[in-house]
Amino acid sequence: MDERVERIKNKITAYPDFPKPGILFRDIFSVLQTPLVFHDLMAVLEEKVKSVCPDVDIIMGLDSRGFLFGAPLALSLNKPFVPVRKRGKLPGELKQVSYTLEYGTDVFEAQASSIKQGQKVVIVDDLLATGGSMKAASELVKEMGGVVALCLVCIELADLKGRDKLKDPCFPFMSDLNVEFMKDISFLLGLKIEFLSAILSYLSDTHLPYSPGALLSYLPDTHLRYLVLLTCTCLTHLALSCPTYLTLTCPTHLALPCPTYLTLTCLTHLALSCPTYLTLTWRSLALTLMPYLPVALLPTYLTLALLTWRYLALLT
Ligand SMILES: O=P(O)(O)OC[C@H]1O[C@H](OP(=O)(O)OP(=O)(O)O)[C@H](O)[C@@H]1O
Ligand SMILES: Nc1ncnc2[nH]cnc12
Repeated sequence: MDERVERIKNKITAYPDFPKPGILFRDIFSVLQTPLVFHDLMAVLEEKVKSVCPDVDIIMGLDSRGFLFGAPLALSLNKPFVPVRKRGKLPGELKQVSYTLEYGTDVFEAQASSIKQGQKVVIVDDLLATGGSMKAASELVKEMGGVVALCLVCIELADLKGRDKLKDPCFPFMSDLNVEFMKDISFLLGLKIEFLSAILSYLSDTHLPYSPGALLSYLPDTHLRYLVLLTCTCLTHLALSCPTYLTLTCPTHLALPCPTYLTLTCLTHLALSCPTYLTLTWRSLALTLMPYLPVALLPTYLTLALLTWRYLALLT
C-alpha cells in the first residue's frame, strides 16, 4: 500500500457510539493536526483528480468536512471551489435537494449560478457511509447542468455499500467497515472495539495474502458473512502474531455463540500452527468434518478452507 495512505490511516481515530449509539465515528480532523500527513492526503487527492479528470472545471466540497479538503484541492489545481451547504446557510438564488445519511436526514443547497451548463465537477468529501450525501450532491450538480466527473472521498465504509447508490465514478482511497458487526466481533473475541478497529486497519492488502472483500460474496447471509470472515481474519492475525493468546481465548469466546465456526476457525488455527500436519491431513479432515456441517454452511466452509489454503501457500 502507498506509504502515504498508511500514514493517513494511522491518524484516523474511531470513536464508538458517536454521535448516536451504534455508530463508529471516524474522526478525520486528527489528520489535519499533522502537517506532513495533511500534505500526504492532499497529494493523494490531487494525483487522483489529475489522472482521472485532468480537464475538471470545478471542485465542489460538501458541508462541512468536505470543505477541509475541497478548498485546498481547488487551490492547488487552480480551479474554482463551489460549496454545497446544509439548508439556510447560503445567500442568493439556490438549488436544493433533500437526502438521508448514516445518522439522519438533511437538505443540501448550492448557489444556482455556481455551475455552468456542461462543466465537469469533482465532488469532494471526507467520508462515504450510506452514500446519501454524495448521491444528493451528484443530483444537485446534474440539476444545475453540470457533469459529475468524479466523487472523491477519503474513507469509504464499505459494508454500507454507499458506492452502489452512485451512478458516477467514485474513488475512496481507504476502505473501512461499519460498526454493527464490529460490535459482534469484538464481543465474540473479547476485544475492545478500538483494538479490533486497529487490527482491521492493519489487515490491509500488504499484510494479507488475500483481500477479504473479494471473498465475501461466497458466504451466506450478510451478518454471518462478516462475522465469519472477520473472526477468521482476526484469529488468523492473532495466531500469527500471538499464538498463545489465541489458544487461551479462542474456545471460550467462540464456543457459545457459534460452535460450528469454532471448528472452522480452529482449522485455520491448526493450519497456522502446524501447516505440515494440515497439508498432509487436510483432505481427510475436511471430508470427516463435512457431514457435520449444515448444508447452508458449505459455502462458508469452502471459503474458510480456501483462506486456509491461501495461508498455507504463503507460509510454506
Ligand atoms: O454517506 P452518508 O451516509 O451520506 O454520510 C457521509 C456524510 O456524513 C458526514 O457529514 P455530516 O452530515 O455528519 O456533516 P459534517 O461534515 O458537517 O460533520 C460526512 O462528512 C459525509 O458528508
Ligand atoms: N461513521 C461515520 N464517521 C464519521 N463520519 C460519518 N458520516 C456518516 N457516518 C460517519
